[in-house]
Amino acid sequence: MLVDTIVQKAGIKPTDTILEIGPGTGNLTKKLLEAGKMVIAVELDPRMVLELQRRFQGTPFSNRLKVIQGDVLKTDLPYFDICVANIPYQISSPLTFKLLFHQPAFRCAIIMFQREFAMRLVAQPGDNLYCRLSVNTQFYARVSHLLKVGRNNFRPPPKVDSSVVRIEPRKPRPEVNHKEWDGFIRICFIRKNKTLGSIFKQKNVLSLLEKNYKTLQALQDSQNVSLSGNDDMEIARLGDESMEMDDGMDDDMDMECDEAEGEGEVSEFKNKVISVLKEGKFEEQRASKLSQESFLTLLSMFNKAGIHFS
Ligand SMILES: C[S@@+](CC[C@H](N)C(=O)[O-])C[C@H]1O[C@@H](n2cnc3c(N)ncnc32)[C@H](O)[C@@H]1O
Repeated sequence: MLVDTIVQKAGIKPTDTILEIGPGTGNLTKKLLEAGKMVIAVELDPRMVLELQRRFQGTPFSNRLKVIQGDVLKTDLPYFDICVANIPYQISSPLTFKLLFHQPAFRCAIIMFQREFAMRLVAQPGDNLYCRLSVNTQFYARVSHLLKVGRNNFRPPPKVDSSVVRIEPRKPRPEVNHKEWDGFIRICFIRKNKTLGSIFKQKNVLSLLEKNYKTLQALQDSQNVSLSGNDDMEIARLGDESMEMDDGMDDDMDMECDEAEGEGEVSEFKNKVISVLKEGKFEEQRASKLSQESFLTLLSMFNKAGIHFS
């Protein structure tokens, strides 16, 4: 029943190649093959791989099934049109971002997630679960909640409910420097219910931004390097790990909240930051209620003022 719904919701076309992640013993694989599709199945467990191969060997389907044994996170994925996945929930976030950055972009992915993760993916400004994960995912893809799957659909029932979500990568992909965007969103969501004014007055935030500002200024002064070519520069980001491995659910990060007060250059830089926020009327706004367009506007205003996040 669930398998049929997934096949139906995927909007599969006759010539589509399907990437199936975590096929297990192949119940969905069988449906897809019966429907005439090319299926590439990526499965971690060698016993499941053997079982899959045995199940379809010598059948008319075998030439349309390619099984790759390995960890989907570490596998170079081949071309596919549609992805279907029922995966262990601990890889939800890295898999989502791996798919979002996959090239060439596929048409859509139908994935079962833990309910709360799914609701974060689709949360809108003002929703309780709206977080960095929502903003980042929706920036790169259209995301919709397709159906709820209660824990009692499984034997034995797991501890959590699930949901099936549809992810359609935006085409073309937004032309924003990803590290810059992620660094900026990270700061805005340090405390998603605090005003941006108070977040951007924090000492640690200001000193990080000022460090970037000075690095970029020095490079521009001495080498006349354009900002777009700064990929190799050693500039700082908050919590400098890759977003691909980070679920973006860590709103209200535990950070020092001291406001910067000092004299001289720090307060001069602070004024620069605050004047950008004031000019865009962002000082009293909160990340928890800001739309993607507003985030983009603010980022572009900061960049115009020479303030960068990556
Ligand atoms: C929740 S089971 C789903 C099985 C099957 N799709 C079903 O619906 O009955 C998850 C499957 O993903 C596989 N798996 C777990 N981690 C994986 C990874 N990193 N890469 C590829 N497959 C993985 C497991 O071996 C298992 O077969």
